Amino acid sequence: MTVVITPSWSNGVQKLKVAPQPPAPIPRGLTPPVLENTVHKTRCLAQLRSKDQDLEKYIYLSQLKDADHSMFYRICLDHMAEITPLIYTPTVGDACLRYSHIYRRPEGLFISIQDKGKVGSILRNWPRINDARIAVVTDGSRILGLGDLGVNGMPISIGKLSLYVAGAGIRPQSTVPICIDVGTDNQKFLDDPLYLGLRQRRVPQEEMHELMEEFLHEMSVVFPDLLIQFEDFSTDKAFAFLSAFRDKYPLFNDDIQGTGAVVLSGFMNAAKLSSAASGRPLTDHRILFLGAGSAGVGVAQQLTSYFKLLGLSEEEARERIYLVDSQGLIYDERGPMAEHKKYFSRKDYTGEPMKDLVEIVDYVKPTAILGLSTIKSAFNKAVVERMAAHNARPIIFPLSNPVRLSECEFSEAVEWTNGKVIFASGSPFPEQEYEGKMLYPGQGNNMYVFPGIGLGSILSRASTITDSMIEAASLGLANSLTPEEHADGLIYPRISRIRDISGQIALSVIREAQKQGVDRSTDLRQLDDDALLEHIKARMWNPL
Ligand SMILES: NC(=O)C1=CN([C@@H]2O[C@H](COP(=O)(O)OP(=O)(O)OC[C@H]3O[C@@H](n4cnc5c(N)ncnc54)[C@H](O)[C@@H]3O)[C@@H](O)[C@H]2O)C=CC1
Ligand SMILES: CC(=O)C(=O)O
Ligand SMILES: [Mg+2]
Repeated sequence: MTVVITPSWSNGVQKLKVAPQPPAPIPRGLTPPVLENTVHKTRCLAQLRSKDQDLEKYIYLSQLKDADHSMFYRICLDHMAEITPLIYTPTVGDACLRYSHIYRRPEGLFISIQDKGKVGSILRNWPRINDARIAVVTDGSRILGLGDLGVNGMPISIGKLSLYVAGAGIRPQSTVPICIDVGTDNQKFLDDPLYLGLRQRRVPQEEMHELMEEFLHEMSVVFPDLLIQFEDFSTDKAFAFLSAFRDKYPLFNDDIQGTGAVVLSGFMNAAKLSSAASGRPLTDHRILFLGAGSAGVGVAQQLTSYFKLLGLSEEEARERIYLVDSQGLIYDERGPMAEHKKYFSRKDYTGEPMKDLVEIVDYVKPTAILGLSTIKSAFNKAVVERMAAHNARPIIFPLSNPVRLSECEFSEAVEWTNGKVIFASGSPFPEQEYEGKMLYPGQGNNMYVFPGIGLGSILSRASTITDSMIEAASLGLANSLTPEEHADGLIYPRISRIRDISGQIALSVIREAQKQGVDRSTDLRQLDDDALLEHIKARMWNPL
């Protein structure tokens, strides 16, 4: 089924025309005589691969999605490892930076602060209201590690939703990319004549909060079956909006909760490999975070579950986690700090501020160092070598996106640890051969879990997304590796199996929703696991 959105312009007002669904068959003579699907796929791939620049490939794929979305998703599914970096991180970062220049056509909903008081009427302009099941909403205030990109953040919502379709079989017409425009503090964009957003600085937090209250209320009225994913809100807003609204509406924050789930999962598998090499008990791991924003603190919160699942108390779990921000090690005596950092602030350190990462590594002696700092090369040779000195197999996760902000590259980590590193990064790196053996980097990216969390929440019609549903997604992912993937030393499954993985995660999420009594599709409770998995797979949309 192809949905064609044709923009037309009249009196400066942009209208969307929606073609009938499904479209009428194309009359004979209006396509070439031989346009066979398999051959056409080869043609599309050749056209894609002929382009030198990844941004050009992004634009090509975006046009293909518009012209023939079934072909676009067929290519995504059949070539997941090749296509994901083009429609998602790292290339989507460039697409966001350049969005106002490469913009071709409307692909989502834009809600601006000027719509305050009439948000409901804007939402009703969406052409596929009854189909809508999942929205990814950003305000562009912290896109990947690239900072405030204002309305140029829209491609991140679009990219995440493409992965919902490819990765979990959510129907394309059920997805709603949304960008909220409350201005931008990015002076370069404000000065750019082509910038597509409001030409004003961001409104105060209070005004934004009022807009969000109205927006979420109206969303629940206009789209009663919709799940919302908050994406790339700057840290203060990410925490504030999640805690203000999570009990009222079915929503989750991908950067806090999705990232937490995916890293917990990878860490569980990494800790086993590391402990097997060192003989250290699984409970004795110590984790050092560089970066204490929404992602760093979200992951740290989720990683307390790693220790609690092993039987440690909350206090014992907290003691094993250390946070570092731009001021160095976070500890009580350092002075006032943002609310979200307080829980992990150390009480057992009282000296001078400790800022040097090598010094901090020598003080903490972590078994794992995780980067969510946006600081390129922060895990330099000295840091990585100290990690290797303290550990038989150090766990090193440079998780910042896109690639150019990664705290460390896989090739560097392999070289500086003599091939001993257990590695996962936010954006993909190529595999490395070391002393005749192939070593594979993991991709610790929330893309592994949000499609399955979404699918499970949609199918169970969860009224709210609980912490235990997120944890269930994480455990579902950790347990989804095949024996062959374990034998290759992987800590995440291969991305080419994303549909299977999403099915497993959805099953875990639905079961947990049922346990918590937040499922509204209560008929699914009657199904045993095999029947439920079959039900989930049968609901997945497939391209032709
Ligand atoms: N792998 C994944 O799935 C995900 C990765 N991320 C990445 O995590 C990064 C951070 O995201 P947020 O937490 O939302 O951003 P943020 O801007 O709120 O947090 C950045 C943190 O890094 C710290 N920092 C900055 N400069 C530093 C320095 N020189 N030394 C030590 N710490 C420093 C800041 O103090 C802050 O605590 C981004 O690059 C984002 O792309 C975010 C979500 C998911
Ligand atoms: C992956 C992701 O959500 C981020 O970097 O923000
Ligand atoms: Mg994000």
